[in-house]
Amino acid sequence: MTSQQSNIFSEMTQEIFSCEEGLMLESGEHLPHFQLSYTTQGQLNPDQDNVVWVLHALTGDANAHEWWSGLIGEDKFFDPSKYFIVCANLLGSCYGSTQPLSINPKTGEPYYYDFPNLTTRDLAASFDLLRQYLGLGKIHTLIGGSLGGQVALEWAYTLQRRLKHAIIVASNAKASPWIIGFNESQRMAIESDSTWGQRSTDAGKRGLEAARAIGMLSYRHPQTFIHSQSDTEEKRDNFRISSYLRYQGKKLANRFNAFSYWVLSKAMDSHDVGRGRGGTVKALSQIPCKVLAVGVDSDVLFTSEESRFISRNVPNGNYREIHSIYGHDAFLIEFEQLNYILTSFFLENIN
Ligand SMILES: CC(=O)SCCNC(=O)CCNC(=O)[C@H](O)C(C)(C)COP(=O)(O)OP(=O)(O)OC[C@H]1O[C@@H](n2cnc3c(N)ncnc32)[C@H](O)[C@@H]1OP(=O)(O)O
Ligand SMILES: N[C@@H](CCO)C(=O)O
Repeated sequence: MTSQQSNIFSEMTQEIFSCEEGLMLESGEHLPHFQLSYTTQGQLNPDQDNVVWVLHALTGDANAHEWWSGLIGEDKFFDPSKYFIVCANLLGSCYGSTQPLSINPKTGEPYYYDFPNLTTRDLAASFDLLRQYLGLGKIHTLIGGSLGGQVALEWAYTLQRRLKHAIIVASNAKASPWIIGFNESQRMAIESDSTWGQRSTDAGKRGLEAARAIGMLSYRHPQTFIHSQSDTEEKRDNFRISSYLRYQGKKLANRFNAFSYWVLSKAMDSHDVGRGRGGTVKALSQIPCKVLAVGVDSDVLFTSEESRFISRNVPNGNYREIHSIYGHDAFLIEFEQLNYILTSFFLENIN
């Protein structure tokens, strides 16, 4: 392949999908109009059977080749010279898609607190409208971690035989009380901010910093911080972990907003692939594609048992495990293990 050809293949486009018809939400509310920002990389092949759709996590965006750089890109496992790679920013997120700071067409003002509650099923439905807009009749692989894995599983249920593989990383089929509890405590932190309730872009920003600090503890493991944030024995105050969490809080609050955080954490809580479908086990049994559930042995948020549960209850289930001190965020770090797991899964499932 010439360098010119490889440039064509690796060209990444940033696009906006504008959905005038809007979306009927699980709550019964109708979102009148919405947009999704998305990226594509690579080319759709003549058989249209090389689509890989990547779904991001809570604070992610549509640039999967950045935050999953170890898996996506030239000479990586999902190489745009082989695949047509799509990644869209979740509805409610602040990286180009319709979100609480977007203008409410009914009022001409930002939605703020009036933005509707979304479920993972709504998020999957919004992506399916983009799939249809792109004219993609089938998808080779869905891959997503954490919240992205929850939405991928919902979408695998509705895609049915349009989908060949679903790779669900550090995620679950139904939100546990433990996860909901962590999200509720983070929303309490946002609510404790005296600016929360104001109709302004930065409302709840300090509270979001505290929420992120709580979140970071759930995304890691005690060993993570023993390894990276231990102090000398003389220290009696101002510990490294304290400044790390405060730093991470400010880092997120400067790139995200409390409204999107609130909406997406509520979507995580809502997740149950079995709701209205006879329960979680029944719904999983009705997902026909090949499913690879990847757990992390040190994940205290989305436990490895929740990934095993998925693999045990879908008809074509496989389980693999990442061994890491990084806990839940290992899905964003342990690229060597992820590449090995993906390689062995696809070798065993060539057809
Ligand atoms: C828009 C998006 O794409 S986001 C998509 C979803 N991705 C994310 O949430 C972020 C993905 N990345 C991460 O979560 C992390 O960077 C990981 C998991 C990949 C790597 O974790 P770590 O190796 O611990 O790095 P982590 O980013 O947590 O911390 C390092 C940062 O903390 C700082 N830091 C480390 N220790 C301390 C401390 N004691 N006090 C203050 N700051 C500290 C470092 O200087 C570094 O700062 P920088 O980010 O400005 O370079
Ligand atoms: N740390 C990642 C994963 C959270 O589930 C994020 O902030 O999106």
